[in-house]
Amino acid sequence: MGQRFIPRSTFHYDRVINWFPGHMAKGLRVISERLNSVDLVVEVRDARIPVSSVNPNFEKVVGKKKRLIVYNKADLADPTQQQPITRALAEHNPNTPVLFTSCHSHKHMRSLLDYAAALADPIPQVNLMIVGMPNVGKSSLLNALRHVGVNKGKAAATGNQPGVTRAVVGTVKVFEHPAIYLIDTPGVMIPHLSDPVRSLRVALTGGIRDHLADEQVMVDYLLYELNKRHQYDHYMSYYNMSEPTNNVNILLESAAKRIGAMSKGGELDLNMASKFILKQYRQGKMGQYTLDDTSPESLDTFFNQVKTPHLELSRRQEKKLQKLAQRKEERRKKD
Ligand SMILES: Nc1nc2c(ncn2[C@@H]2O[C@H](COP(=O)(O)OP(=O)(O)OP(=O)(O)O)[C@@H](O)[C@H]2O)c(=O)[nH]1
Repeated sequence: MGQRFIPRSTFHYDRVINWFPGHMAKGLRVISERLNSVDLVVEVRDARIPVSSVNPNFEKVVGKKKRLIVYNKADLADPTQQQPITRALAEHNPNTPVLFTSCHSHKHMRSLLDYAAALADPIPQVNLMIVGMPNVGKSSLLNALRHVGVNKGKAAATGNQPGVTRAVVGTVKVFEHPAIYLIDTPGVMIPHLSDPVRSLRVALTGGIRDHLADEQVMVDYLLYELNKRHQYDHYMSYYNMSEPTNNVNILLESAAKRIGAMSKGGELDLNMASKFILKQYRQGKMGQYTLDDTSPESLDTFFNQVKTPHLELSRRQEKKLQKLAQRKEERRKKD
């Protein structure tokens, strides 16, 4: 390497990627209607984005119900970040236990079943409802619990794109003694994500359909995150690069050459290269990372905010507030 490489210190992105199709609004309504027959809500979040995968709307809808928070896809996240998250949640939601899981772990599925089974005394049957943002692994969790609990095959469709489950499906038995039943529900996105980088994190981890977010921008953001952690070795060796880069085009061109991604005209196909890199990242082949800031101050600020209605503002209300703040600032400058 020639000169010492300096990673970018910030990532600029001002586009907000919003995705809230009709089936999500309906899903939220049906979740609320069926809550009465549920003993425990299993709220699934993505361990790679422990903050960005929190949907404040669930707080409103299932907040009063007995709840277990499951940070799934823990096999793809940085394990050292589990402790600060658990600590912050113990402070802000002291009555809500937290589990970190991977659907591929028999042991993790057992722990979840054990937790639910313990609720069976004094009730004879335990009804669980899985809720969460799109693509966090709700249907995979249902299938894995059923496999471990009653040794039966897939009951719910899963997919590597969000929005596979589009309606609340029937009840599925996942354990015999005591009887534990589970209801899967469609992933529900936040109607308006006001922080552009947060929306990019949700998209990068697969929570927003890829065609709605620009794939090359997602790779650029991933590159920024990797460089920030000085994790260049994997991409440099995998894509035959002699030095790290802050330039996403250099990474994409190297990747396109490495995988032979060419368009019909013989040019490097950077879109195909982007898709390939995103797939590698999402499969954990580029390492385990937690993308949200998990410093105690940041977690504290976030979990305090979730309790206030501010995060649930509509886009119109938010614009109005922004205008008011702008006017106030202009007046302040004039004075
Ligand atoms: N590595 C890893 N991948 C997982 C895990 N759980 C789910 N996945 C993958 O994540 C993708 C999404 O899983 P789904 O179960 O369809 O997610 P969902 O939350 O039901 O998605 P929606 O239909 O959008 O609500 C699939 O490709 C799964 O194989 C996990 O614990 N670890």
